[in-house]
Amino acid sequence: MSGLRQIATEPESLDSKALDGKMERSPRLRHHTKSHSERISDSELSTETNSLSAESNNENGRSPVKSTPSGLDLHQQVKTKQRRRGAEWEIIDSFKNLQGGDQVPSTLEGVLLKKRKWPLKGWHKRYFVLEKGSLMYAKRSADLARGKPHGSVDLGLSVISAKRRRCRIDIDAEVFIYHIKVKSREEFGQWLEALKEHRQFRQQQLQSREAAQKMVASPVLSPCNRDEMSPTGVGGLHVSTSFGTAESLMPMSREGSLMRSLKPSRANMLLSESSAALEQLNNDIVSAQERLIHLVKCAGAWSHSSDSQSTTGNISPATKKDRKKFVLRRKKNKSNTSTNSAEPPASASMSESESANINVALHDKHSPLSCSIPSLSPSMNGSSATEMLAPPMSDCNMLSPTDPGHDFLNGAQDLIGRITTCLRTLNHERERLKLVIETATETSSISSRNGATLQRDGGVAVPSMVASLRCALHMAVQQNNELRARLQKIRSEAEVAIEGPNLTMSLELDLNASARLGHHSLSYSSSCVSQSEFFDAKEYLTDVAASDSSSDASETEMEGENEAEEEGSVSEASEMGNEASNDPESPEPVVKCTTGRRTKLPAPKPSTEDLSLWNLMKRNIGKDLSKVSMPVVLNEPIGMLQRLSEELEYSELLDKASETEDPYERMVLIAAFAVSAYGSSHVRAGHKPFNPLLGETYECVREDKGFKYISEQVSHHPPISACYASSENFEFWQDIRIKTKFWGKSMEFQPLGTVNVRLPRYEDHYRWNKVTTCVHNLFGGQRWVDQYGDLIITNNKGIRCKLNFAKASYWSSNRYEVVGSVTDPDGKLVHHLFGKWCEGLYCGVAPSARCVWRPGALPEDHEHYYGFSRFAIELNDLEPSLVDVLPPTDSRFRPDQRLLEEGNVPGAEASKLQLEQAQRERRIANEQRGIKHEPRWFRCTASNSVADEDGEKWEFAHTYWDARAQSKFRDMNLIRLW
Ligand SMILES: CC(C)CCC[C@@H](C)[C@H]1CC[C@H]2[C@@H]3CC=C4C[C@@H](O)CC[C@]4(C)[C@H]3CC[C@]12C
Repeated sequence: MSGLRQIATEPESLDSKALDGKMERSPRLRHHTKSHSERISDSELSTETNSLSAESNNENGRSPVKSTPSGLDLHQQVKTKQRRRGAEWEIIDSFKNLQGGDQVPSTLEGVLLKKRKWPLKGWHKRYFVLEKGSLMYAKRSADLARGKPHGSVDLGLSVISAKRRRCRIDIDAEVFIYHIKVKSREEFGQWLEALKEHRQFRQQQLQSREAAQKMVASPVLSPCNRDEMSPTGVGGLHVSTSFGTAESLMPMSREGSLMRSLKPSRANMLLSESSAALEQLNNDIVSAQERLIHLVKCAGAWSHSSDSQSTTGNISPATKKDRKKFVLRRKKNKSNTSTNSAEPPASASMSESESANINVALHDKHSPLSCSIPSLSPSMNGSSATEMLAPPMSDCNMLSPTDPGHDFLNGAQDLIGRITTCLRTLNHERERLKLVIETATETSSISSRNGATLQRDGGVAVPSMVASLRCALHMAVQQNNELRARLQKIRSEAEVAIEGPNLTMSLELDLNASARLGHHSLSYSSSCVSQSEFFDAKEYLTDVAASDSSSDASETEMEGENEAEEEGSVSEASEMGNEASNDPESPEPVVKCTTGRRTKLPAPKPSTEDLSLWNLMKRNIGKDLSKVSMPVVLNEPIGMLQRLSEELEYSELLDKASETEDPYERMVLIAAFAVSAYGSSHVRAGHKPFNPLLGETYECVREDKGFKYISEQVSHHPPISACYASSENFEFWQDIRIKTKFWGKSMEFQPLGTVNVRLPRYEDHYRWNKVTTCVHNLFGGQRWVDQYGDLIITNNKGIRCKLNFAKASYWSSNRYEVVGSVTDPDGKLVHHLFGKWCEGLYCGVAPSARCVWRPGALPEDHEHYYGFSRFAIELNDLEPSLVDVLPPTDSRFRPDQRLLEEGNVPGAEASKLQLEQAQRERRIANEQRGIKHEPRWFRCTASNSVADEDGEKWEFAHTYWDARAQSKFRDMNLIRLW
């Protein structure tokens, strides 16, 4: 590790602790991580020229080439400089031994410089107060005194890094990353020390709370309390089972959080109750076991004495028969413990070894006992246990208190009691676990079942919630009716034509406000129909009323969809019909496949639970992540070239634009298309695409959508992907290079390059930039994606569209929001646009806002399949007809991706390393021979200045499809990548 002073770890007790713990138990992954970190340590450092996907490209670090062509010397120098720069950042350690942090550290306050949030340019003075583990700031100290901070950070959950030389401190607090500068060296030291102290204090606080929470098996805590205990909802206190629903991970947002967090929390509550009960059960079983051993001894004695009795003929034949029965039964049931079937099974001599056996079975957590709880037969009850273990009653009746059998009988009865209790507990737990499973599934299940879900769920913890939801909906229905009536009146009086959904904005907002709690979570997972939908509320609410508040969300969704079609919005589900059927009648959603391609990936995503990403990443703050090889489990089974083709998922918008007369309308559709590129990232924060190898290509021919797409990895350092797509109606091309910044808890991806769309029919040429993507909560359970910045679309007619992607914030509900405007060449506003990049884009203002685009529904089990949409599922499908048509460089032939797709992680890992190594060797060989790699299908034009990162343009050479048509790939001596 060159130079970076390693004094840091992630808040140990929080996010990463569990992962680390698991690492210890997973030698395979430990091995992987080790080899990865070794590779990391070889890698180059750079703070500036980061690129997308942290893949291994440590060629330079390993290159045996000593004398490089002179052109590379400068490059080398720059690298060295960058290396030094990267090395200056120190990460503030979290204290492994959190002792002595319980004393409240003294408060520190003063003026510091804070970098502006967005764009990250310029510094301003702010007044900071560091108190009880949190850092607050405001413009003036008076604001803080009045309890009105502008921002505040929980230091216990943040990653702090510092650069002494520049008196800089960065605090990555999940949603926000604060960049702070201290005026003088002395003050810097003071602040840094204080920050460390406060962080330790806060972490200690969180840790003891966590411990307390574990101890007090949670029934005491209401689900809501639990969530509130963690102000940021992360760091091990908040456990959410829903994948990718970023809202549930947006801790401070109160909007709908109650409803969303309820189920997972309830599941947690049930689970911890269950584990307490199981603990008790274990104790019971242990004592029952002791009892059993005792009993066995008694039985031995008893059997001896009864044998002697029988020899004296004092026992009836019936009793003998019964006793035999008992012995046989025991033999049958405890055959594994009985050594000699001729012997009475329960002899005193078995106790040592057998009790050891029983012990093992009871204490081994993998024993069938602990595993079989859910499958425990409900029919198995106390009486069957009685039958198995107790002597027949006829025997008991005959025993006198002095009989050795008396002891046995007492013991047996006691044992029966104990076992019955255990069974009861087990049955109870089984029910509870069933509930947990239901709760968990319901959280992510499609909304068509939601009415029922709520009802069932309401049985234990949610009735008041359901009642209040019903109440809210009822009120909304009433309000709607009133407003509708008023609107009707106004309409008939004024005869004003009102376009689009005939509701006022205020109603929409009312509706949203009142129904937000329930409605959002009701319909979320199946269709992204959500609070920002502007579908006709009449139908929706009438439906709700008609079904007596137990709304059928699938109908809601259909309403929404029809409406969208009427309104001219484009969505995959509505237009392609490629998703689960919304027919509430059909029990199983029907998967319609209009493309003939596969509808499912071969295997679900592997678990990343054992992976300590933090261990891997902590040494890389400030490094160029393109040089860091990441374990393959962090990948989704497609490459960046394929991921980029997903930007054409909603190409219908371009088709529509090419048929639209009005140039401003066209711009609106182009804007929707630009926003739609981000639609899928919402549920895809967990994995990154594979970094394409230099020379790798990917084509995507979609006859159904009428376009063909081709892309190539044209540069490796920095990684640049170029792509081109064409259809009857449009041309689309872009070259993209992604700068990556790693802040400690989050990673920022800043794509450079321009997206181009040409509509030949109108001679329109549109260009736009990309906004920044940020993956938050990298090391916590669930990562979530934010996208922010301005996306500006211009065209050759002087029409402009500016779209602002809002940065998520704790305090406002603007997360994922996009707001924009279309202006004419004079800068006059023509259209207003608004919506959410993960939910849809609307044009206009209320009451006539219309939906221009919304994402299609995701497959039902998308959480287990990398969050892939149907479009994404199809990308890596190697149809037999394509095998002989595609060039060998096509991503579909890439073995590591294929292996990952099939769920073979070790195979994928090995293959990935091999491919990367081969690439390294190719590069070294090329360097030695002075050969520069020339992309095959794209050419570089207009590179005026290397400093101007956007100076390079990659243009499609228009030779690919001809070569393909003439089956020329085989003779072309294309680069062998695998
Ligand atoms: C550590 C790990 C798992 C991080 C995962 C990062 C993933 C989610 C990041 C890495 C690069 C990102 C991509 C970078 C560029 C673009 C192009 C843009 O037009 C749409 C979004 C898109 C496609 C981003 C989606 C999210 C993305 C794929």
